Amino acid sequence: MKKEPKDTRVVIGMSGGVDSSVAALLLKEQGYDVVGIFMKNWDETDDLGYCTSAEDYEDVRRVCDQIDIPYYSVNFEKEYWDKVFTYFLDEYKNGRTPNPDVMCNKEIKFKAFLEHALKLGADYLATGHYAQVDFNDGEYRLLRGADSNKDQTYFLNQLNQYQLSKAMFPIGHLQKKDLRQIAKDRGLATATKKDSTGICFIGERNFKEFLSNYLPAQPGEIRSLEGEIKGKHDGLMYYTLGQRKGLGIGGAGTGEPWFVVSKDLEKNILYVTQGENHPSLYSSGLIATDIQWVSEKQKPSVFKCTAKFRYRQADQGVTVHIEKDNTCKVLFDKPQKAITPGQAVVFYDGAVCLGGATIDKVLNED
Ligand SMILES: Nc1ncnc2c1ncn2[C@@H]1O[C@H](COP(=O)(O)OP(=O)(O)OP(=O)(O)O)[C@@H](O)[C@H]1O
Repeated sequence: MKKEPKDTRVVIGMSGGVDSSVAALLLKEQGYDVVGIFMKNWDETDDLGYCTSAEDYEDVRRVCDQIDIPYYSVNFEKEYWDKVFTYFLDEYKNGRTPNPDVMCNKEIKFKAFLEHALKLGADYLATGHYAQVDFNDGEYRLLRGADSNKDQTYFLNQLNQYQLSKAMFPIGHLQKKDLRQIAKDRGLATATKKDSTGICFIGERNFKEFLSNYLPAQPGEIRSLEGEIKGKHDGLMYYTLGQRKGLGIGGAGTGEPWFVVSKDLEKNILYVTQGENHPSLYSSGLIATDIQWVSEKQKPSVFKCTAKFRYRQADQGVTVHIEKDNTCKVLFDKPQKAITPGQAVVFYDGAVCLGGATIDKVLNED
């Protein structure tokens, strides 16, 4: 039997941002037994004063006092280091571009943090993500947030049935501007706080400088696809496929800008090509590993759906071929630009997020 809200304990992950503040407020107004918890995932003493964790916790405290819910902080630095940061560095070491937010949701927020919440007697774990969950035909579904510009299902693509059965997304039905208005109307301390940007543990600081503290940089040559030396790179890990800025190569040739097209890890060469629509920047498909489907029902071995290869990209038509070993081949309806190994490919059927996988290889087949 379904419990009344007042008998239902919901732990809400409070980041000190406006989204989780309003999520907590809405849960409280719906009559739930709400507990706010702030996670500390990064050791600030390592840092040069960039991390805003202390200020964020102060905002959590102020909002929880305003809406009258208990709150406290928990430390997951070790788990975060082991599961997210180690993966992050390993991927860069391998010349790939990781997605720590996807890993954080899978291993920290909806694993370590969820377990912690359940130990505290929680029935559900809520977050301020722009996503929705429903129960349909015997299974939980992950649905896009109503605000298409803010939808965060891309980052939640690895959640399974169990995790979704415990998840609540109280702001998933809202538009961001309406959420801000609610926060202002209620005078929440975080109502006008700026949205956080970038990777959380890097924040506003210089990415190159940050990474160089952890991985030795190995400078090398930049070459055109024809093999001509075009310049020097500072270390392959600093460059992402499709990148234009920061190459330090002038126009020359056709006068058009240069773009990163591939990396040769063994020879430590960064390959570039000229012109933003150069065919070598495009691919016809990809191979992805570590597939996690939201539904546990058997999928056909070949099917059509849409996919995103990066956050906020418009949906693209694809055909998925499920292969052995949790791998799939994804063929694009139209060639796609700058597909990046290490990033997530996330699959959709209309508003429903079907799941996702990690891009492993880029294909160029006719
Ligand atoms: N340090 C944290 N402690 C607890 N929960 C967190 C923390 N960071 C993020 N979360 C949870 O994950 C959700 C999504 O995190 P994200 O970093 O994408 O924040 P956001 O979309 O900017 O939201 P917010 O405005 O709440 O910061 C947050 O709304 C919050 O519920």
